[in-house]
Amino acid sequence: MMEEKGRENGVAAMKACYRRFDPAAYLQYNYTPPRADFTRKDSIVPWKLACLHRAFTEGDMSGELLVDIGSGPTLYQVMSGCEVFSKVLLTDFLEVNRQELRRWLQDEGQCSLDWTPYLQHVCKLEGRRPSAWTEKAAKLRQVIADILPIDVHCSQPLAPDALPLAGADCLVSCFCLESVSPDLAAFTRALGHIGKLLRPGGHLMLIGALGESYYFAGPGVRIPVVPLNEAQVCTSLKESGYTLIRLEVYTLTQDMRVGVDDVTGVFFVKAKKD
Ligand SMILES: C[S@@+](CC[C@H](N)C(=O)[O-])C[C@H]1O[C@@H](n2cnc3c(N)ncnc32)[C@H](O)[C@@H]1O
Ligand SMILES: O=S(=O)(c1ccc2c(c1)CN[C@@H](CF)C2)N1CCSCC1
Repeated sequence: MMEEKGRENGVAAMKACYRRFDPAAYLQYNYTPPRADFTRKDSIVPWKLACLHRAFTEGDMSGELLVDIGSGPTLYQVMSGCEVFSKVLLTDFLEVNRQELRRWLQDEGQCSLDWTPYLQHVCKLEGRRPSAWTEKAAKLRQVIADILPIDVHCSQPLAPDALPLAGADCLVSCFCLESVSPDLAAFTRALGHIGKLLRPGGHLMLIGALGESYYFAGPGVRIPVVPLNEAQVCTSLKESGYTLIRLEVYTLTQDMRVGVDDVTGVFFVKAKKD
């Protein structure tokens, strides 16, 4: 009983931190130069987009439904997957993030970030001319079927009727689980919860922070993060019923340590649900 109470308090404290999450600031801190610098080969953006492109296009994917867990206000994570899956669901805990995504989806303007450079870069990875970014944006708007509320700390993170009975064919989740969990045990439980949304044999693409203990999601909005290392990620995946296919790691260069967090590296995982 006491242990359960402790778990609930830890999760509740994390949820309280997210009440002040500022989507525009978050995008500014993480998705503009120097972190998002397409002119530099060693920048983290080309690395991450290349990991996603390769993982989605290496020929082992099947099915129709891709679900992005904890989308936040970002879209880069589904720019390759939208060419492989006919239906994409975006999800987030906060309405402010779901609103940001809806604004882009409805092409109403007033988006907090211009995703064009990301769309152009993914087109380049696909061997298309960068000007095809408008077609990719249209494709993305065509396949995104909904933007849903989610809570990865619930044993059933989505509404009961959100997915087909068989589950999703593929999940992607970036910088979510470690950023919303009070400790490693909660991170591992959340990994298990989202695994129940995935059909057996389905793929999980997981991107996350290594060695990060906090990040800022707005001026003075400091959010604690579970500091992870590669071994812990691999153990949590195994404990949650996944088989690791590939783990890649990017070590942030000094100039990318810009004070908005204390992340030291980023991991990319491709795994399969047992
Ligand atoms: C660090 S942001 C990651 C955003 C985006 N995926 C990216 O790649 O930058 C973490 C996201 O998790 C969401 N979140 C917070 N608590 C959550 C929960 N209990 N379940 C699911 N998502 C949650 C936040 O609203 C936020 O959008
Ligand atoms: O890897 S990033 O530098 C990045 C992107 C997002 C985040 C972090 C790092 C670290 N703190 C996380 C807090 F949850 C959020 N990157 C930013 C540019 S586009 C590719 C991803």
